[in-house]
Amino acid sequence: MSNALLKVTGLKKAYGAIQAVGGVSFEVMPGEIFGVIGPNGSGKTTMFNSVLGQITPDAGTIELKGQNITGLSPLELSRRGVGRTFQTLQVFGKMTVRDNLIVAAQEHHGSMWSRMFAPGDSGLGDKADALIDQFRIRHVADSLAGTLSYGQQKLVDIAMAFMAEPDLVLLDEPCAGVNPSLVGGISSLLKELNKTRKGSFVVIEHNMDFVMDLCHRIMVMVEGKVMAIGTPAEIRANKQVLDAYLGN
Ligand SMILES: Nc1ncnc2c1ncn2[C@@H]1O[C@H](COP(=O)(O)OP(=O)(O)OP(=O)(O)O)[C@@H](O)[C@H]1O
Repeated sequence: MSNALLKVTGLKKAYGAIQAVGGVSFEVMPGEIFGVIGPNGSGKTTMFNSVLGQITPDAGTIELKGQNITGLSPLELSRRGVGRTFQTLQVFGKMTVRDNLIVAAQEHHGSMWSRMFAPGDSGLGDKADALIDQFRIRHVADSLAGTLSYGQQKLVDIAMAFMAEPDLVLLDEPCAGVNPSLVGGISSLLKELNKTRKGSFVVIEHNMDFVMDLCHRIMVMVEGKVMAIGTPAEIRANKQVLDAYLGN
């Protein structure tokens, strides 16, 4: 049996005549940062959303620590330790940064009734403060999230995914729209979370410098299929990948 954290086998999803994902298989190992790259429309987001229970795949299985999780709802997946960030920000602009973090984790804490009678911050304040410090956003912790720069809101968005103490986080374009001066900061932060919280990540990203520097292994998708999986050095040297994608 494989000791993979995430194992995706034969995943397929079509939209009418478009085969968005056409039989994708890969494994993510515990503690691994796994990148997913490929041209626009190559099926990365569809693959992500299938793994995350947001859409139902036509075929294939998804296993987490050896257990079949295919078709589970996003909430059930988050309870099992799978978190995500989206291409677009999910922060509540009219709530403080700290409250955004607390609300992000509340869904994972018991039933509606136990949450209603729990303390105001459901005992999650300490956890939020630890992440606020780790993400170096203490100076804006009490500011309304909507007043922050886009890059800072992106940090809050990523921190929210970590409130549930996930084993695996899927990040959809964490650098999209972020000022280049902040990109290095996001990379260092993810490396730090990978070390200190033993977080495993799957990262979709178009910023090649970021992916090559951050990821242990990278999967290249082209037209819904896996073209290659390898270390950044292997991917950079792969002629087929250079011709289809990186060389452009
Ligand atoms: N809801 C949908 N309805 C119809 N077609 C869709 C839908 N979602 C995706 N597609 C199509 O499926 C294919 C794969 O799209 P997908 O968004 O997964 O690619 P991607 O690699 O994530 O692209 P990008 O890098 O631009 O985000 C594309 O041809 C897209 O137009």
